Parts: sequence; structure tokens; C-alpha cells
Amino acid sequence: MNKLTKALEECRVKQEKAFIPYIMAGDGGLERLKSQLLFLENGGATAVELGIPFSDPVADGPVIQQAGIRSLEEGTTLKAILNKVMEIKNEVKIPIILMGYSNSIMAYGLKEFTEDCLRAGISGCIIPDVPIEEEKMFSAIKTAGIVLIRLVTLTSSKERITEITAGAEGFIYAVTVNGITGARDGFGGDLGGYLKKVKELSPVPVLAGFGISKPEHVRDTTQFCDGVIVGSKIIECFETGNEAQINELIQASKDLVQK
Ligand SMILES: O=P(O)(O)OC[C@@H](O)[C@@H](O)c1c[nH]c2ccccc12
Repeated sequence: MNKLTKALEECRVKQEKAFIPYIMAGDGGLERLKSQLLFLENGGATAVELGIPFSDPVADGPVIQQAGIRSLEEGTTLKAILNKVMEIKNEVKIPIILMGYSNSIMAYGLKEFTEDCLRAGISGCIIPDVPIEEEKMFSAIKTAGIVLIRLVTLTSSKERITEITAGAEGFIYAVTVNGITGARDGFGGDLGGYLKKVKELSPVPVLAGFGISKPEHVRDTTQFCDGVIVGSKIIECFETGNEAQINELIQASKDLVQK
């Protein structure tokens, strides 16, 4: 079974919510990657979403854009990221999901990308600018047993959510805001209703992401779904040396909540 799917299944059995932190590969240099991944693994994260820095990141807010710029200035390339993951894969056990825009993968070459991902033990990919209609172009990734994570948004209709969740693998990424990534104080609208709707339709776990930055956000959202993804806040904590706050966020996902 795919390592990510297995980790999510273990959360379900333990009645815990999944917690997936996002970090930008190469932010602070790729030498930092191993210690960051091990810190997150030891803190109890379920998996890690590892960002590929890109010059034109359409969905990224200021914190992630800046992290991407720092990483590019370090000279980080997708090749170097995959080589680094390959090098540390026996020490880092946590499933890794690569997150990047389609251009980076196309430029690398799909076949070579898939082979290198397999060698590096990558469990999943998130390619947010690829709608399901174009997923076929990336089917080599799926065929290799690496899950392609699909996203739904607040503006997706019930019909669209039904199409997206049918045949979904790994988990469904339920975007919780209309906008770009970044910490926010709270969420508008009927977030609970939206997450419940996605959960009802999805055959795989549903994880909420975008704007989650406080333990109460984690608790508020996980009442209605199977876990969370936190990016900007994690990047900020690593940058300011406030790692304790990362552990608090992860712990919030382990507080048992009644569904
Ligand atoms: O940073 P936030 O608001 O906590 O959101 C998670 C997000 O950063 C991460 O999953 C992500 C980074 N870039 C993306 C682009 C599209 C979808 C998701 C992402």
C-alpha cells in the first residue's frame, strides 16, 4: 500500500486527525532539509508536503512566495531536491508529498521525474494548476503508485466535487479560503457545511488547508474532516526559531474531537 495512504489509515484507526505541515524545499539551504523533516516526524506529523520553489507560484501568498525566493536564491533545483530526498530516505521515515506547479515537472521531463520520485521514495504529488481534465498528462506518476492529490475549493459545485472525489487517491485537499495561502485570523462563511459536504462525497480522507495557523483553527476544522495542512505558519515558525509552536499545532490535531 502507498505509504501516505497507509499513514492516513493509521490515523483513522487511532482516531487521530492527520497533520501535514508544508515546508519549502531549500529554504535556508537543502542541508537543512533533513533536520526539518526529522523535527516534524518526531513531533508527530502524519506526512510532509514539500514545496518545489517556482518563479511564478500562482496560489502562494507572501510567506510562501518569500520562502520560494529564498530557496531559489540558494540555487535549489528540483533535481537537487530529489537527490537530497534520495540521500536521506533511510533516515527520514515520514511520507513525503511533493508540491509543485506543472511547469517544473514538464521542464524536468515526466518520465525522469517519475523515476527519480520513485528512487527518492516520494509518496504523493500535489500539482495545483492541473485540473482533473488534464490529469491524464501526468498519469505516469499515478501508474508508478505515487498518489496525485486533488483539490476542491469553496466555489466548487456539488457536481464538481462529485467529479473530483470520484477516483481520488490519498486524500482530498479541501481549500478553506477563496484566495491565496497564508495565515488568517478566522474563516468566513459556512466552513463546517462545506467540509461536511466534501466528506460526504469523498471516498478518501478529507484534509483542510489554507489559512490554518492556530491550535483552535486545527480543532475547529478537524471537527468536520480528517485532518489539516499548515504551510505559512510552519515556515514562519522555522524562520523565527519558534519550533515549540509547531509542536503545539501538531498536538492540536491529536486532541480527540467528536464528529
Ligand atoms: O500556507 P497555508 O495558508 O497554511 O496553506 C497551506 C499551503 O501553504 C500549502 O499546502 C501550499 C503551498 N502552496 C500551495 C499552492 C496550492 C495549494 C497548496 C499550497
